[in-house]
Amino acid sequence: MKEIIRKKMAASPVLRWTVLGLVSFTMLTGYVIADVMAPLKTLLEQQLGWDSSDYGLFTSGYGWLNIFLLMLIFGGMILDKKGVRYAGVLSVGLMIGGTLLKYWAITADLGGAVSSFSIGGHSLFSVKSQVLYATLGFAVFGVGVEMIGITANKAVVKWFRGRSLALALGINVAAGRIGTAIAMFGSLPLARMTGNPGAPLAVCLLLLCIGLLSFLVFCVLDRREDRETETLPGTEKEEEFKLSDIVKIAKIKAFWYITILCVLFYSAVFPFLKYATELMIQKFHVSPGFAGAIPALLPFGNILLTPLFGSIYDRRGHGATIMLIGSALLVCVYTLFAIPALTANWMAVVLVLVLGAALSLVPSAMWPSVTKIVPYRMLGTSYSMIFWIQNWGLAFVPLLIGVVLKNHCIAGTVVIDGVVSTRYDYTLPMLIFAGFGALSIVFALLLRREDARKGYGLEKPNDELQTNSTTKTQIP
Ligand SMILES: NCCCC[C@H](NC(=O)[C@@H](N)CC(=O)O)C(=O)O
Repeated sequence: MKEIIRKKMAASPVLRWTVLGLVSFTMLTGYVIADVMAPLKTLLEQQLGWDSSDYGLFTSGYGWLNIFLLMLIFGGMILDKKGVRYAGVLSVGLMIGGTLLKYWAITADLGGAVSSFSIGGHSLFSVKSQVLYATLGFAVFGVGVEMIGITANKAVVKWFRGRSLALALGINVAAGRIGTAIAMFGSLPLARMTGNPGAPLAVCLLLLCIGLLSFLVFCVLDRREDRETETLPGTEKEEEFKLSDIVKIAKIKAFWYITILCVLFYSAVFPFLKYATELMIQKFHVSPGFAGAIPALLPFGNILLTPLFGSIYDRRGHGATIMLIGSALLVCVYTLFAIPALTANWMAVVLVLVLGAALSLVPSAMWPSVTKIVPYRMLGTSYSMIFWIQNWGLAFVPLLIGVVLKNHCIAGTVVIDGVVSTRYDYTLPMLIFAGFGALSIVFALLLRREDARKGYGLEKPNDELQTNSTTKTQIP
């Protein structure tokens, strides 16, 4: 079966790359919406009367259902049980539903209504109804966008295994980064031009509908390919995903090493971005109008570098070593960020660019490496477990950094744009991020040792897998 799939797909490279384009475009449309409200914080406060805690609640909504109600894990199981087509359409449906609710909440006139929650007559908390509905919408969207992330991974693996897999997964990640860049640069100008904070969301909804169409075209191609494969002689029925497979995944040591490496690594990069603008202003004395542009360089570097490193992994191997180098770069970058005497603007730019290289190295090797550790039929659940644990880090590390800043890093006041603001010393937060990097190195080393013991082939070129299946995992 495995060989037949490979031969068929090898025969149609145009189809394979078309499939990658379709799935990646759908994911891109989701990733735009994930970040589209971030540049609008001030506008929401000015036009809708939100305050920072309203915005904080809204932003945190992204992870609620995924983390606390385990929706991400269920999403992964649905993906393994029902397949990429079903899971993909469901994901986009959830994204559209969630975004519609959010759009309605932001544009409807709710007359300043407040929703209160109480238990046994004791008031727990009150929140503006508009914020509550927008948050619920974002929570539903969060389930859909995380699910499309793992669905895209599995779809790409299905079509590309043994054929430039890491390059394809790298292009898929790059599509996500293009989505982030569009949101970062397009959202605020559009909202300002129209005078309506809901306008970027309306455009995104339209984009998402095109994303749905794109995914439906993928479904047609994927189904046709499945049917043709089924009719080939010697085709056996795929082994189905079982609930007990979760226990099997949990018993794989290398799976845990890669998961812990993932949460540590991503927790050291994405939460940093939430504070990076302020760091640029306060430590590197960049003007407030320009400060956001330096961290915004990060996704741009990734767009080129992630596919490039993926291609190196495909042709030359060294997957675990690539992750090790990416983790080591984190330590260098954050240690340099922590040094109080280094305050030159160019230094900040260089460090962000090196951070971008790290954020290209690790994902380019991490996502394809999972396919060498876990069998294909369990891949959706495995990715969802990794994403779930990663989401805990992404939700709570920014909080940790906020608490550390408030309690240990206040260093007087500073005047920014004529307003007296608290001055923070960012040394400790940067050392915390460097610590995450150091721990990532430990888990990358453990992963490399485990690979040497078990022979997963993480250091071998992915393209070799086409003819030389030395790993323990195979497409059923
Ligand atoms: N097919 C997508 C691969 C994952 C890309 C990865 N995204 C995540 O890990 C998300 N769970 C977290 C997020 O998007 O914030 C990435 O590198 O963006």
